[in-house]
Amino acid sequence: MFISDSIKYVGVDDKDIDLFESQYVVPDGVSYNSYIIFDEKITIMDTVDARATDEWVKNIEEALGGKEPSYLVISHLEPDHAANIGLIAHKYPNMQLIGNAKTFQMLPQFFDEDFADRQVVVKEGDEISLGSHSLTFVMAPMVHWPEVMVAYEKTEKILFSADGFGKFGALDSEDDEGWACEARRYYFNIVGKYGAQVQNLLKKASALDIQTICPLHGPVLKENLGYYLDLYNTWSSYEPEDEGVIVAYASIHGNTAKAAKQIADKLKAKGVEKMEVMDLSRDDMAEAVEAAFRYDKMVLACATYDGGLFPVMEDFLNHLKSKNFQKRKAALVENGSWAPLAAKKMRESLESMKNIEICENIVSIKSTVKEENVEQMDKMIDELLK
Ligand SMILES: Cc1cc2nc3c(=O)[nH]c(=O)nc-3n(C[C@H](O)[C@H](O)[C@H](O)COP(=O)(O)O)c2cc1C
Repeated sequence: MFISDSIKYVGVDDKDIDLFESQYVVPDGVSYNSYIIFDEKITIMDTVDARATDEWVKNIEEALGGKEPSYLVISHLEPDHAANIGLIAHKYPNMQLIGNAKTFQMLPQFFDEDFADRQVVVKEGDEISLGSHSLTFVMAPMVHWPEVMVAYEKTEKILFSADGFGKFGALDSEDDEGWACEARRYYFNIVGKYGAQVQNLLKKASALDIQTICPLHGPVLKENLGYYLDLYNTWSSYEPEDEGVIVAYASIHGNTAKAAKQIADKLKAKGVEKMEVMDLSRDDMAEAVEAAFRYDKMVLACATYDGGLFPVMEDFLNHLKSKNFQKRKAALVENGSWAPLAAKKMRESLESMKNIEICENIVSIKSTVKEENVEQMDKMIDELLK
Protein backbone atom coordinates (compact mmCIF):
# COMPACT_ATOMS: atom_id res chain seq x y z
CA MET A 1 0.00 0.00 0.00
CA PHE A 2 1.52 3.32 -1.07
CA ILE A 3 1.25 6.11 1.48
CA SER A 4 3.85 8.62 0.35
CA ASP A 5 7.44 8.78 -0.84
CA SER A 6 8.73 8.98 2.70
CA ILE A 7 6.14 6.93 4.60
CA LYS A 8 5.97 3.20 3.98
CA TYR A 9 3.46 0.58 5.03
CA VAL A 10 5.13 -2.37 6.76
CA GLY A 11 2.04 -4.04 8.26
CA VAL A 12 0.86 -7.61 7.84
CA ASP A 13 -2.39 -9.27 6.76
CA ASP A 14 -3.61 -12.12 8.96
CA LYS A 15 -6.00 -14.30 7.02
CA ASP A 16 -5.81 -17.42 9.18
CA ILE A 17 -6.92 -16.06 12.53
CA ASP A 18 -9.96 -17.98 13.80
CA LEU A 19 -11.31 -15.30 16.13
CA PHE A 20 -9.99 -11.75 16.52
CA GLU A 21 -9.61 -10.96 20.23
CA SER A 22 -10.88 -14.51 20.79
CA GLN A 23 -14.44 -13.52 19.98
CA TYR A 24 -14.92 -11.86 16.59
CA VAL A 25 -15.18 -13.90 13.42
CA VAL A 26 -13.21 -12.18 10.68
CA PRO A 27 -14.11 -13.94 7.42
CA ASP A 28 -11.82 -11.62 5.49
CA GLY A 29 -9.04 -11.68 8.07
CA VAL A 30 -7.57 -8.60 9.69
CA SER A 31 -4.53 -6.42 9.08
CA TYR A 32 -2.05 -5.31 11.73
CA ASN A 33 -0.84 -2.01 10.36
CA SER A 34 2.59 -0.61 11.01
CA TYR A 35 4.36 2.23 9.22
CA ILE A 36 7.84 3.67 8.86
CA ILE A 37 8.49 7.38 8.45
CA PHE A 38 11.78 7.94 6.63
CA ASP A 39 13.58 11.12 7.65
CA GLU A 40 16.73 12.07 9.54
CA LYS A 41 15.20 10.17 12.42
CA ILE A 42 13.62 7.05 10.99
CA THR A 43 10.51 6.23 12.98
CA ILE A 44 8.49 3.03 13.22
CA MET A 45 4.83 3.54 14.06
CA ASP A 46 3.74 0.58 16.22
CA THR A 47 4.57 -3.10 15.94
CA VAL A 48 2.21 -6.00 15.13
CA ASP A 49 0.60 -9.06 16.69
CA ALA A 50 2.83 -12.01 17.66
CA ARG A 51 1.07 -14.00 14.92
CA ALA A 52 2.64 -11.71 12.34
CA THR A 53 6.14 -11.28 13.76
CA ASP A 54 8.20 -12.97 11.03
CA GLU A 55 6.54 -11.21 8.12
CA TRP A 56 6.69 -7.87 9.90
CA VAL A 57 10.39 -8.20 10.68
CA LYS A 58 10.98 -9.08 7.03
CA ASN A 59 8.98 -6.02 5.94
CA ILE A 60 10.91 -3.80 8.36
CA GLU A 61 14.30 -5.11 7.24
CA GLU A 62 13.41 -4.73 3.57
CA ALA A 63 12.09 -1.22 4.04
CA LEU A 64 15.01 -0.07 6.19
CA GLY A 65 17.59 -1.58 3.83
CA GLY A 66 20.21 -1.72 6.57
CA LYS A 67 19.41 1.70 8.10
CA GLU A 68 18.76 2.02 11.84
CA PRO A 69 15.50 3.41 13.19
CA SER A 70 15.74 6.21 15.76
CA TYR A 71 12.27 5.84 17.27
CA LEU A 72 9.44 3.40 17.82
CA VAL A 73 6.13 5.13 18.55
CA ILE A 74 3.87 3.08 20.82
CA SER A 75 0.30 4.26 20.30
CA HIS A 76 -0.92 1.75 22.90
CA LEU A 77 0.01 -1.54 24.42
CA GLU A 78 -2.65 -3.90 23.14
CA PRO A 79 -0.80 -7.05 22.12
CA ASP A 80 -2.10 -7.00 18.53
CA HIS A 81 0.08 -3.91 18.04
CA ALA A 82 2.60 -4.08 20.84
CA ALA A 83 3.65 -7.73 20.96
CA ASN A 84 6.93 -7.05 19.21
CA ILE A 85 8.16 -4.06 21.21
CA GLY A 86 10.70 -6.22 23.07
CA LEU A 87 11.92 -7.90 19.93
CA ILE A 88 12.39 -4.70 17.94
CA ALA A 89 13.96 -2.89 20.90
CA HIS A 90 16.58 -5.62 21.15
CA LYS A 91 17.12 -5.72 17.41
CA TYR A 92 17.83 -1.97 17.31
CA PRO A 93 19.52 -1.13 20.64
CA ASN A 94 19.95 2.55 19.78
CA MET A 95 16.26 3.05 18.99
CA GLN A 96 14.25 5.05 21.52
CA LEU A 97 10.67 4.28 22.49
CA ILE A 98 8.11 7.07 22.35
CA GLY A 99 5.11 6.74 24.63
CA ASN A 100 3.32 8.64 27.37
CA ALA A 101 3.62 8.27 31.14
CA LYS A 102 0.89 5.62 31.22
CA THR A 103 2.50 3.68 28.38
CA PHE A 104 5.70 3.32 30.32
CA GLN A 105 3.88 2.60 33.53
CA MET A 106 2.14 -0.35 31.83
CA LEU A 107 5.02 -1.53 29.65
CA PRO A 108 6.62 -3.78 32.32
CA GLN A 109 3.31 -5.64 32.64
CA PHE A 110 3.93 -6.98 29.14
CA PHE A 111 7.71 -7.24 29.06
CA ASP A 112 10.38 -8.20 31.56
CA GLU A 113 12.14 -4.89 31.09
CA ASP A 114 10.96 -1.32 30.73
CA PHE A 115 13.83 0.02 28.59
CA ALA A 116 14.07 2.86 31.13
CA ASP A 117 17.11 4.52 29.53
CA ARG A 118 15.43 4.57 26.11
CA GLN A 119 12.07 6.10 26.98
CA VAL A 120 10.90 9.36 25.40
CA VAL A 121 7.87 10.42 27.42
CA VAL A 122 5.41 12.66 25.58
CA LYS A 123 2.29 14.42 26.78
CA GLU A 124 -0.62 16.20 25.12
CA GLY A 125 0.56 18.51 22.35
CA ASP A 126 4.26 17.57 22.49
CA GLU A 127 5.97 17.70 19.13
CA ILE A 128 9.00 15.64 18.16
CA SER A 129 10.95 16.60 15.09
CA LEU A 130 12.13 13.79 12.84
CA GLY A 131 13.89 16.10 10.39
CA SER A 132 11.56 17.50 7.78
CA HIS A 133 8.66 15.60 9.36
CA SER A 134 7.42 16.02 12.89
CA LEU A 135 4.97 14.18 15.11
CA THR A 136 2.56 15.92 17.46
CA PHE A 137 1.01 13.67 20.07
CA VAL A 138 -2.64 13.84 21.05
CA MET A 139 -3.78 11.81 24.03
CA ALA A 140 -6.85 9.64 23.49
CA PRO A 141 -7.39 8.00 26.88
CA MET A 142 -9.88 5.13 26.81
CA VAL A 143 -10.16 5.04 23.05
CA HIS A 144 -10.17 2.21 24.03
CA TRP A 145 -7.24 1.63 26.40
CA PRO A 146 -6.05 4.13 29.02
CA GLU A 147 -2.68 4.91 27.47
CA VAL A 148 -3.86 5.40 23.87
CA MET A 149 -2.40 8.32 21.97
CA VAL A 150 -2.57 9.30 18.33
CA ALA A 151 0.07 11.19 16.36
CA TYR A 152 -0.30 13.94 13.77
CA GLU A 153 2.36 14.48 11.14
CA LYS A 154 1.96 18.02 9.94
CA THR A 155 4.02 18.22 6.73
CA GLU A 156 2.06 15.39 5.10
CA LYS A 157 -1.09 16.08 7.18
CA ILE A 158 -1.40 12.50 8.35
CA LEU A 159 -3.21 11.32 11.45
CA PHE A 160 -1.86 8.05 12.84
CA SER A 161 -5.11 7.19 14.55
CA ALA A 162 -4.29 4.04 16.58
CA ASP A 163 -7.38 1.79 16.62
CA GLY A 164 -9.64 4.70 15.63
CA PHE A 165 -11.00 4.27 12.08
CA GLY A 166 -9.95 0.62 12.21
CA LYS A 167 -11.77 -2.05 10.26
CA PHE A 168 -11.89 -5.82 10.15
CA GLY A 169 -10.67 -7.38 6.91
CA ALA A 170 -7.21 -8.04 5.49
CA LEU A 171 -5.98 -5.37 3.08
CA ASP A 172 -5.94 -7.72 0.12
CA SER A 173 -9.34 -9.29 0.94
CA GLU A 174 -12.06 -9.74 -1.64
CA ASP A 175 -14.53 -7.87 0.57
CA ASP A 176 -16.45 -5.41 -1.59
CA GLU A 177 -19.00 -4.32 1.00
CA GLY A 178 -17.36 -0.94 1.37
CA TRP A 179 -15.67 0.46 4.44
CA ALA A 180 -18.57 1.11 6.77
CA CYS A 181 -19.87 -2.42 7.32
CA GLU A 182 -16.82 -3.99 8.90
CA ALA A 183 -15.63 -0.68 10.39
CA ARG A 184 -18.99 -0.35 12.16
CA ARG A 185 -18.83 -3.91 13.50
CA TYR A 186 -15.30 -3.23 14.72
CA TYR A 187 -16.23 0.14 16.25
CA PHE A 188 -19.30 -0.86 18.25
CA ASN A 189 -17.94 -4.14 19.52
CA ILE A 190 -14.49 -2.90 20.43
CA VAL A 191 -14.69 0.83 21.05
CA GLY A 192 -18.48 1.28 21.50
CA LYS A 193 -18.49 1.77 25.25
CA TYR A 194 -16.27 4.82 24.98
CA GLY A 195 -18.37 7.19 22.89
CA ALA A 196 -17.64 10.21 25.12
CA GLN A 197 -13.90 9.63 24.81
CA VAL A 198 -14.15 9.27 21.03
CA GLN A 199 -16.10 12.54 20.93
CA ASN A 200 -13.24 14.22 22.84
CA LEU A 201 -10.73 12.90 20.34
CA LEU A 202 -12.86 14.00 17.38
CA LYS A 203 -13.02 17.50 18.85
CA LYS A 204 -9.24 17.64 19.08
CA ALA A 205 -8.90 16.16 15.59
CA SER A 206 -11.21 18.81 14.15
CA ALA A 207 -8.54 21.41 14.91
CA LEU A 208 -6.07 19.57 12.65
CA ASP A 209 -5.85 19.70 8.88
CA ILE A 210 -6.00 15.97 8.15
CA GLN A 211 -5.56 14.64 4.64
CA THR A 212 -4.75 11.01 5.40
CA ILE A 213 -5.77 8.71 8.25
CA CYS A 214 -3.45 5.79 8.99
CA PRO A 215 -5.24 3.41 11.37
CA LEU A 216 -3.86 0.23 12.93
CA HIS A 217 -6.36 -2.05 11.16
CA GLY A 218 -7.80 -1.79 7.68
CA PRO A 219 -7.19 0.59 4.82
CA VAL A 220 -5.41 3.92 4.92
CA LEU A 221 -8.04 6.58 4.29
CA LYS A 222 -7.08 9.29 1.83
CA GLU A 223 -10.19 10.62 0.17
CA ASN A 224 -13.53 11.93 1.28
CA LEU A 225 -12.42 11.98 4.93
CA GLY A 226 -15.58 13.85 5.93
CA TYR A 227 -17.54 10.65 5.29
CA TYR A 228 -15.51 8.67 7.85
CA LEU A 229 -15.38 11.50 10.36
CA ASP A 230 -19.16 12.00 10.11
CA LEU A 231 -19.79 8.30 10.71
CA TYR A 232 -17.49 8.33 13.73
CA ASN A 233 -19.33 11.36 15.05
CA THR A 234 -22.70 9.59 14.65
CA TRP A 235 -21.45 6.35 16.14
CA SER A 236 -19.71 7.91 19.13
CA SER A 237 -22.70 10.10 19.97
CA TYR A 238 -24.91 6.96 19.98
CA GLU A 239 -27.25 8.46 17.40
CA PRO A 240 -28.74 5.93 14.98
CA GLU A 241 -27.10 5.92 11.60
CA ASP A 242 -30.22 4.84 9.72
CA GLU A 243 -33.95 4.70 10.22
CA GLY A 244 -34.63 0.99 10.28
CA VAL A 245 -35.25 -2.03 12.45
CA ILE A 246 -33.25 -4.94 13.77
CA VAL A 247 -35.51 -7.90 14.48
CA ALA A 248 -33.48 -10.14 16.80
CA TYR A 249 -34.89 -13.44 17.95
CA ALA A 250 -33.94 -16.19 20.38
CA SER A 251 -35.93 -19.32 19.66
CA ILE A 252 -35.52 -22.92 20.83
CA HIS A 253 -37.95 -24.83 18.62
CA GLY A 254 -38.71 -22.27 15.93
CA ASN A 255 -42.05 -20.73 16.90
CA THR A 256 -40.57 -17.46 18.17
CA ALA A 257 -38.47 -17.36 15.01
CA LYS A 258 -41.63 -17.76 12.91
CA ALA A 259 -43.30 -14.92 14.82
CA ALA A 260 -40.24 -12.69 14.34
CA LYS A 261 -40.26 -13.31 10.59
CA GLN A 262 -44.00 -12.61 10.44
CA ILE A 263 -43.34 -9.30 12.20
CA ALA A 264 -40.52 -8.54 9.76
CA ASP A 265 -42.90 -9.14 6.82
CA LYS A 266 -45.43 -6.82 8.37
CA LEU A 267 -42.78 -4.15 8.93
CA LYS A 268 -41.76 -4.42 5.30
CA ALA A 269 -45.40 -4.13 4.22
CA LYS A 270 -45.61 -0.96 6.32
CA GLY A 271 -42.73 0.53 4.34
CA VAL A 272 -39.71 -0.22 6.53
CA GLU A 273 -36.88 -0.33 4.01
CA LYS A 274 -33.86 -1.03 6.15
CA MET A 275 -34.17 -4.10 8.32
CA GLU A 276 -32.01 -6.97 9.53
CA VAL A 277 -33.56 -10.14 10.92
CA MET A 278 -31.08 -11.94 13.15
CA ASP A 279 -31.15 -15.39 14.69
CA LEU A 280 -29.19 -14.81 17.88
CA SER A 281 -28.39 -18.53 18.16
CA ARG A 282 -26.78 -18.75 14.75
CA ASP A 283 -25.90 -15.32 13.40
CA ASP A 284 -22.76 -13.48 14.43
CA MET A 285 -23.37 -11.81 17.80
CA ALA A 286 -21.03 -8.94 16.88
CA GLU A 287 -23.08 -8.32 13.75
CA ALA A 288 -26.27 -8.26 15.80
CA VAL A 289 -24.68 -5.71 18.15
CA GLU A 290 -23.63 -3.67 15.11
CA ALA A 291 -27.16 -3.75 13.64
CA ALA A 292 -28.71 -2.74 16.97
CA PHE A 293 -26.53 0.37 17.04
CA ARG A 294 -27.07 1.09 13.36
CA TYR A 295 -30.86 1.39 13.42
CA ASP A 296 -33.21 3.51 15.50
CA LYS A 297 -35.61 0.68 16.33
CA MET A 298 -35.52 -2.91 17.48
CA VAL A 299 -37.87 -5.83 17.88
CA LEU A 300 -36.68 -8.40 20.41
CA ALA A 301 -38.40 -11.78 20.35
CA CYS A 302 -37.50 -14.41 22.94
CA ALA A 303 -38.62 -17.77 24.26
CA THR A 304 -38.96 -18.04 28.03
CA TYR A 305 -36.35 -20.36 29.47
CA ASP A 306 -36.26 -21.59 33.05
CA GLY A 307 -38.25 -18.58 34.18
CA GLY A 308 -35.90 -16.23 32.36
CA LEU A 309 -34.56 -15.51 28.90
CA PHE A 310 -33.25 -18.02 26.38
CA PRO A 311 -29.49 -17.49 26.99
CA VAL A 312 -28.56 -16.01 23.61
CA MET A 313 -31.00 -13.12 24.19
CA GLU A 314 -29.56 -12.54 27.64
CA ASP A 315 -26.11 -12.56 26.07
CA PHE A 316 -27.20 -10.07 23.39
CA LEU A 317 -28.71 -7.69 25.94
CA ASN A 318 -25.58 -7.96 28.12
CA HIS A 319 -23.44 -7.09 25.11
CA LEU A 320 -25.59 -4.05 24.37
CA LYS A 321 -25.50 -2.84 27.95
CA SER A 322 -21.75 -3.26 28.19
CA LYS A 323 -21.35 -1.20 25.02
CA ASN A 324 -23.43 1.65 26.46
CA PHE A 325 -26.42 1.04 24.17
CA GLN A 326 -28.90 3.93 24.36
CA LYS A 327 -31.31 6.26 22.53
CA ARG A 328 -33.35 3.58 20.73
CA LYS A 329 -36.98 2.40 20.58
CA ALA A 330 -37.74 -1.25 21.33
CA ALA A 331 -40.70 -3.61 20.96
CA LEU A 332 -40.96 -6.95 22.75
CA VAL A 333 -42.23 -10.39 21.79
CA GLU A 334 -42.25 -13.23 24.28
CA ASN A 335 -43.07 -16.90 24.03
CA GLY A 336 -43.62 -19.53 26.73
CA SER A 337 -45.57 -22.73 27.01
CA TRP A 338 -46.80 -22.26 30.56
CA ALA A 339 -45.68 -18.95 32.07
CA PRO A 340 -44.23 -16.55 29.47
CA LEU A 341 -41.87 -14.16 31.25
CA ALA A 342 -39.42 -13.12 28.56
CA ALA A 343 -40.99 -9.69 27.91
CA LYS A 344 -40.72 -8.76 31.58
CA LYS A 345 -37.09 -9.87 31.67
CA MET A 346 -36.19 -8.05 28.43
CA ARG A 347 -37.94 -4.92 29.74
CA GLU A 348 -35.94 -5.05 32.98
CA SER A 349 -32.72 -5.34 31.02
CA LEU A 350 -33.59 -2.48 28.64
CA GLU A 351 -34.70 -0.28 31.53
CA SER A 352 -31.21 -0.58 32.97
CA MET A 353 -29.88 1.14 29.82
CA LYS A 354 -30.13 4.86 29.03
CA ASN A 355 -32.97 6.41 26.99
CA ILE A 356 -34.59 3.28 25.65
CA GLU A 357 -38.24 3.81 24.78
CA ILE A 358 -40.08 0.52 25.19
CA CYS A 359 -43.43 -0.01 23.45
CA GLU A 360 -46.32 -0.71 25.84
CA ASN A 361 -47.91 -3.12 23.37
CA ILE A 362 -46.18 -6.47 23.49
CA VAL A 363 -46.79 -9.78 21.77
CA SER A 364 -47.23 -12.66 24.23
CA ILE A 365 -47.31 -16.06 22.58
CA LYS A 366 -48.23 -19.35 24.23
CA SER A 367 -46.21 -21.87 22.19
CA THR A 368 -47.48 -21.01 18.69
CA VAL A 369 -48.82 -17.84 17.08
CA LYS A 370 -52.63 -17.55 17.32
CA GLU A 371 -55.04 -14.99 15.90
CA GLU A 372 -54.85 -12.84 19.05
CA ASN A 373 -51.07 -12.67 18.61
CA VAL A 374 -51.48 -11.35 15.08
CA GLU A 375 -53.64 -8.56 16.48
CA GLN A 376 -50.99 -7.87 19.14
CA MET A 377 -48.34 -7.72 16.41
CA ASP A 378 -50.29 -5.09 14.48
CA LYS A 379 -50.75 -2.92 17.57
CA MET A 380 -47.11 -3.30 18.55
CA ILE A 381 -45.90 -2.38 15.07
CA ASP A 382 -48.17 0.69 14.95
CA GLU A 383 -46.66 1.86 18.24
CA LEU A 384 -43.10 1.07 17.17
CA LEU A 385 -43.41 3.02 13.90
CA LYS A 386 -45.33 5.93 15.43
C1 LIG B 1 -35.23 -25.93 29.04
C2 LIG B 1 -36.52 -25.20 28.76
C3 LIG B 1 -37.00 -24.34 29.72
C4 LIG B 1 -38.19 -23.66 29.50
N1 LIG B 1 -38.66 -22.82 30.46
C5 LIG B 1 -39.87 -22.23 30.30
C6 LIG B 1 -40.41 -21.39 31.30
O1 LIG B 1 -39.79 -21.12 32.32
N2 LIG B 1 -41.65 -20.85 31.10
C7 LIG B 1 -42.38 -21.13 29.97
O2 LIG B 1 -43.49 -20.63 29.86
N3 LIG B 1 -41.88 -21.91 28.99
C8 LIG B 1 -40.65 -22.45 29.14
N4 LIG B 1 -40.14 -23.26 28.15
C9 LIG B 1 -40.94 -23.52 26.98
C10 LIG B 1 -40.62 -22.60 25.81
O3 LIG B 1 -40.43 -21.29 26.20
C11 LIG B 1 -41.82 -22.64 24.89
O4 LIG B 1 -42.04 -23.98 24.42
C12 LIG B 1 -41.73 -21.71 23.72
O5 LIG B 1 -42.93 -21.79 22.99
C13 LIG B 1 -40.57 -22.06 22.84
O6 LIG B 1 -40.56 -21.19 21.74
P1 LIG B 1 -39.74 -21.58 20.44
O7 LIG B 1 -40.57 -22.51 19.63
O8 LIG B 1 -39.46 -20.31 19.77
O9 LIG B 1 -38.49 -22.23 20.92
C14 LIG B 1 -38.92 -23.89 28.32
C15 LIG B 1 -38.40 -24.74 27.34
C16 LIG B 1 -37.20 -25.38 27.55
C17 LIG B 1 -36.67 -26.26 26.49
